[in-house]
Amino acid sequence: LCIAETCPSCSVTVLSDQFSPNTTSDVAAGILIPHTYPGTPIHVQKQWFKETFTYLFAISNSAEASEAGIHLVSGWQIFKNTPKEELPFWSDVVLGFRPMSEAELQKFPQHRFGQAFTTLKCDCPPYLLWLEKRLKATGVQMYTRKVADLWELHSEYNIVVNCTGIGAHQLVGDEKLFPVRGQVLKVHAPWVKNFIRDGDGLTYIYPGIHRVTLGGTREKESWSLSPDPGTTKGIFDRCCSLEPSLRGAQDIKVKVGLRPSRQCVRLQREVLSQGGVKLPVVHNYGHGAGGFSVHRGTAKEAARLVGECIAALQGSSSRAKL
Ligand SMILES: Cc1cc2nc3c(=O)[nH]c(=O)nc-3n(C[C@H](O)[C@H](O)[C@H](O)COP(=O)(O)OP(=O)(O)OC[C@H]3O[C@@H](n4cnc5c(N)ncnc54)[C@H](O)[C@@H]3O)c2cc1C
Ligand SMILES: O=C([O-])CC(=O)C(=O)O
Repeated sequence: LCIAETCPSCSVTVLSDQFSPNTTSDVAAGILIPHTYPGTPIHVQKQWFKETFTYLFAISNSAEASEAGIHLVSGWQIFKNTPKEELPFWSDVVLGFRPMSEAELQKFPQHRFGQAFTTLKCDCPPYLLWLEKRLKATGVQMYTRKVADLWELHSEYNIVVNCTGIGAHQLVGDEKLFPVRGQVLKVHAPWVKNFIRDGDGLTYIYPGIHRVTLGGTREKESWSLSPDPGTTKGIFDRCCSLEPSLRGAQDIKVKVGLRPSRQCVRLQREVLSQGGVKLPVVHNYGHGAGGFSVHRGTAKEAARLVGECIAALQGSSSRAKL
């Protein structure tokens, strides 16, 4: 979408073996709280987050908000021990960030410190459908197709953008990319209005427009997409200990996704070449546990790299004519 918006003369085609609701992005809780990528400078991560927050904040403040599944949500991140870094790098991007008061902390007798703030939440399946609708409205073609090798696209397209998430492990053989399995529950509990996240990242409660997401797990190198019943019970019990009213939650659905994890997002140009024929590629994958939080910022950078590829192609075709 970002490419179509920034380069209206490009003809864009989306190829994917799965579309919503069958992607990792459909499983995500969709909360805008960044996860740190150890291999990327903090100022870059902050810019990606800020661009994403600003973009979604405008949607949340428009008539499209409910269809796009984007809304503001207030709540607490709580810690059993005071964290080393009391002010995370994103504290001045979210709204109204402040330490929790002693009175607020009484809600969480096991926790000694907390941060209160308002952030954005995407209800992921509606948001993905809304993005698809906007893609189609800008004339983008969408086809179901599994790509076995990026090179197979060289005769059909001038530039390839690789946004395959965990699929890049097989597609481009990226050994630095690994799955971090996450299981979540999507429940009906419309009385829960505030988010609660344990700072250890294992237990969270995120109210969306229709369902509340309860999490979670982080299982490094596990490729299993099957829900585990013992884990479901564990997640439910942990969430109920933070928000006892969840004992009354109904219609519990279990989802599993594989976070496409890496030391840093691979946001990079590469030129593939065979027998003198070249295919420019822009990679944009490896967003790990924080793909929603930075998606617009990384998409903008990928679109800028596509612009560089176009300029290089135009340069080489005018040199060829000379
Ligand atoms: C349980 C859980 C909770 C999460 N919660 C949050 C959260 O609250 N906030 C947040 O910011 N992030 C969250 N995340 C992280 C977020 O879900 C990911 O970072 C993000 O979804 C990655 O998006 P993606 O588009 O790169 O990958 P995907 O959504 O997996 O999309 C990749 C697409 O590429 C296609 N594809 C792959 N290989 C091929 C191929 N060879 N040929 C054709 N098509 C291919 C796939 O079919 C798919 O459509 C969570 C993740 C999980 C698992
Ligand atoms: O950590 C969170 O709060 C939610 C999330 O991004 C994940 O489970 O990957």
